[in-house]
Amino acid sequence: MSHTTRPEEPLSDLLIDGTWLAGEGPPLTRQSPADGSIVWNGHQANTDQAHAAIVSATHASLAWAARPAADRVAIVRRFGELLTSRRDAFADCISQQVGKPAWEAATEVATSIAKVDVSITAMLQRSATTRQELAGFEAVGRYRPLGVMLVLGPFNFPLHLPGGQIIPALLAGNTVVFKPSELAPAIGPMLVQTWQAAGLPAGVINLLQGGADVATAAIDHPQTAGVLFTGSRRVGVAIHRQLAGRPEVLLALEMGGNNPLVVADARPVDAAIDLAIQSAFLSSGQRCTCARRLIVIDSPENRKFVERLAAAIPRIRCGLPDADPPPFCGPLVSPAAADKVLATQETLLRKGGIPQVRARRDTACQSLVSPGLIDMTAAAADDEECFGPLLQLQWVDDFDAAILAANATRFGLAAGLVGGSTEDFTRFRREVRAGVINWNRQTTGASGRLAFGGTGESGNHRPAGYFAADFCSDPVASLESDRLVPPASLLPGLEDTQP
Ligand SMILES: NC(=O)C1=CN([C@@H]2O[C@H](COP(=O)(O)OP(=O)(O)OC[C@H]3O[C@@H](n4cnc5c(N)ncnc54)[C@H](O)[C@@H]3O)[C@@H](O)[C@H]2O)C=CC1
Ligand SMILES: O=C(O)CCC(=O)N[C@@H](CCC(=O)O)C(=O)O
Repeated sequence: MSHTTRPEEPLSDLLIDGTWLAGEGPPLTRQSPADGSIVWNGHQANTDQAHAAIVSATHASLAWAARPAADRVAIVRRFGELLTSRRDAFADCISQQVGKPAWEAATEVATSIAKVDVSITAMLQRSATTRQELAGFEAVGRYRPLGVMLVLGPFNFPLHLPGGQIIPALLAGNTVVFKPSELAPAIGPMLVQTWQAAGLPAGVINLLQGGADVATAAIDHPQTAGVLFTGSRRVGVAIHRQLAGRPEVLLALEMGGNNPLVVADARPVDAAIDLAIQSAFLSSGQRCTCARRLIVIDSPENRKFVERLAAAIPRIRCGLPDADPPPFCGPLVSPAAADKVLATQETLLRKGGIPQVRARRDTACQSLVSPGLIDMTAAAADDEECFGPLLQLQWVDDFDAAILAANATRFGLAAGLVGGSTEDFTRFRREVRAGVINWNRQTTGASGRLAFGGTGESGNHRPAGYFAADFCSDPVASLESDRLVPPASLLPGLEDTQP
């Protein structure tokens, strides 16, 4: 049975104050990473339109914030129902825009639907009003929205990751301006149209299209109260610089990683191979949580594991998103992204890396690159995120060396330990610097029921996931009494102030 209900066609590129408009900036065209066909043809917003979106969200702010929380929850729940009824259309769109295999695009939609309940629970738990009786007063802690939240989405989870910020922002009573990645523009109209259909009033959600210029124009607007960014370290730093001197603007940066997967003991070997593949090559390596460095403690068993992993990697099925049988790895987001991965591989080899399995470009699809494994033990690796299916192997002598190697990064998003004792894992989670630290579990596929964010250069201490509720509202502390009571005694020096 198909779950598809196609939403009506969007009227145009942008949604500002409830009206669909054509973008008045440069053209924005998107080609399918699978076959180069045009999968979006429109225009970016210009600066005036970027500002108009913020102004529209500002005007809608007071009324939306004043609505009872139950109203906002009801609209969010309705959004979840509509997303469910449109799940196939959303999955098709994700797959078409970014090249995700059909099965994986469907899992992204399922996670996005699950985000609704998780976000409601998180808001109720993390932003609940608190009351304490003090002498003659009540101490009340309440939360209030910030105002206009600008959500800048990445390409790799074009629905789920912006959704993980938009839903908590709206629940808390903020209004939103959403700019999807320019590599996945078609998600934007589908998503905001679904919000409209769920009953969101005009101006509460607005849509911009475009890249850096549109984002910087919207960030610049004085009414922008928060910028919720998911993307690369380079761009996150640029936004941080742009906001220098505006500490009142909330900035949540969810950025990249150079994530270690440490193998202490790869037994059972089949499980360890599957865990390593799912850590490094899920989404063709295009997850911020993907393991980039496989740090293996030298032992005869672990040598067998690496041999078998190297034999398994070329057998990973790679192919076009809707191929039958389905591929594990689909195309990268663009031929340029594939170029970057292959160029990184060349750099690693020049630096002394020894290929165990070479990543190779598909002869028919320019964006499709098969996974690679390079032994960097005797080479000097750069501490850079390679956003694709390339895993760097490093042999170490013992657990101490493994922890040192794991921490040899300025990033700190995800880390994993395979095997080892409870004491080993206790030490690992205490000493390894990362925000997501797993044991005998792949580094990818973080739980939405936990905080999701990185330390070091992966973030700015504003984790998303379950904790996204925290950056969507400000606490307000009130000492309250419904009666004005004369003082029981006067402080020294005030004796003559009473009539
Ligand atoms: N920590 C996390 O939760 C996650 C991090 N990522 C990271 O995202 C990256 C991949 O996503 P991409 O879309 O390639 O990231 P990106 O940094 O290229 O773009 C992200 C967004 O920023 C916008 N942007 C580009 N230049 C800008 C500027 N100067 N000012 C403001 N906004 C600008 C883009 O248009 C896009 O909407 C990887 O580094 C990955 O690790 C991806 C998913 C999750
Ligand atoms: O917010 C959540 O629900 C949890 C975060 C999450 O879904 N993370 C995914 C994708 C993030 C990425 O790597 O791009 C994951 O851990 O695989």
